[in-house]
Amino acid sequence: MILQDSVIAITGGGQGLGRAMAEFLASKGARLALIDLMPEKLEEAVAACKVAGVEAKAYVCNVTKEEDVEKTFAQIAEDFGQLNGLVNNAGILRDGLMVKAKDGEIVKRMELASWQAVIDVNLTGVFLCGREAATQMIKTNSRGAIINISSIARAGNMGQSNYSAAKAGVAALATVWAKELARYNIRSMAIAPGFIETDMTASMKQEALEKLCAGIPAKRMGQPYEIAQTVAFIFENDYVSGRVIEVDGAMRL
Ligand SMILES: NC(=O)C1=CN([C@@H]2O[C@H](COP(=O)(O)OP(=O)(O)OC[C@H]3O[C@@H](n4cnc5c(N)ncnc54)[C@H](O)[C@@H]3O)[C@@H](O)[C@H]2O)C=CC1
Ligand SMILES: CC(C)c1ccc(C(=O)O)c(O)c1O
Repeated sequence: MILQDSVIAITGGGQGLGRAMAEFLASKGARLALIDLMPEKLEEAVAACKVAGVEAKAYVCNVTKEEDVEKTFAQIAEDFGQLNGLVNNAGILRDGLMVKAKDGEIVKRMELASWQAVIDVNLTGVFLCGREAATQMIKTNSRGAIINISSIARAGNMGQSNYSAAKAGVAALATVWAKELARYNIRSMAIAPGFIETDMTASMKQEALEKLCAGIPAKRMGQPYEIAQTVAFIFENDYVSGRVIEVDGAMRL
């Protein structure tokens, strides 16, 4: 697929990895539909994409709400007349051990609300956006790809029952959709990043960061543009589908 003039939707496009992807795809001439909960962040991201001379539009939408997602993708198709790709990137963390025993007392450390919040955004949100993107791609006869952002945590990370389950789920969905959607010329892939340098890691103490990087064979965190490059590679290579690309500096949990 040629990115120049293609229309790509990115959830969680207002900041972090989503914004880095948006700016990188804009530099390759793609037209962007950025989806997020935060209107101000969205406007900043849209303005940054427009600097590259491409069309970009903001869509305030909660990816967990079916009606909201349906309206958003219908609007994107109406605004752009086509849809060639989706990056299912919006995600949240609510970490905690499942249970902890201390002084003879067993405490449930991960409450159902934390489990459900992460499943709602990181798994159900990916399903809803994937379904609506596919619907509009088929309706507008647009070939392209759907990319789910997973994580190395999909292998099972301590303190992340909710997050690991969701990230394993979205990796599996990429394979399901690759098989179901190939007949419509739609591919599907997942990317599993390791630790990537973001505002969150920038606020960590130097000592904690050094300890973290010491455990990564590459001895550094990944950069947001390295995930963005992988996104562009997937869109541009028409024979990659149904697999997970790990971008983690060789780190294993
Ligand atoms: N930063 C890292 O080291 C890694 C990140 N990831 C994944 O990459 C993705 C992006 O991560 P970051 O950029 O670090 O996160 P971030 O927290 O900086 O950005 C996430 C964006 O998603 C949006 N969002 C959250 N809930 C939403 C909802 N219900 N509806 C619409 N938008 C919503 C937020 O407003 C925010 O703009 C996530 O899926 C995350 O799990 C995976 C592995 C490592
Ligand atoms: C456990 C993995 C590498 C990880 C680390 C940090 C974040 C984040 O800040 O959002 C993640 O989403 C992760 O998957």
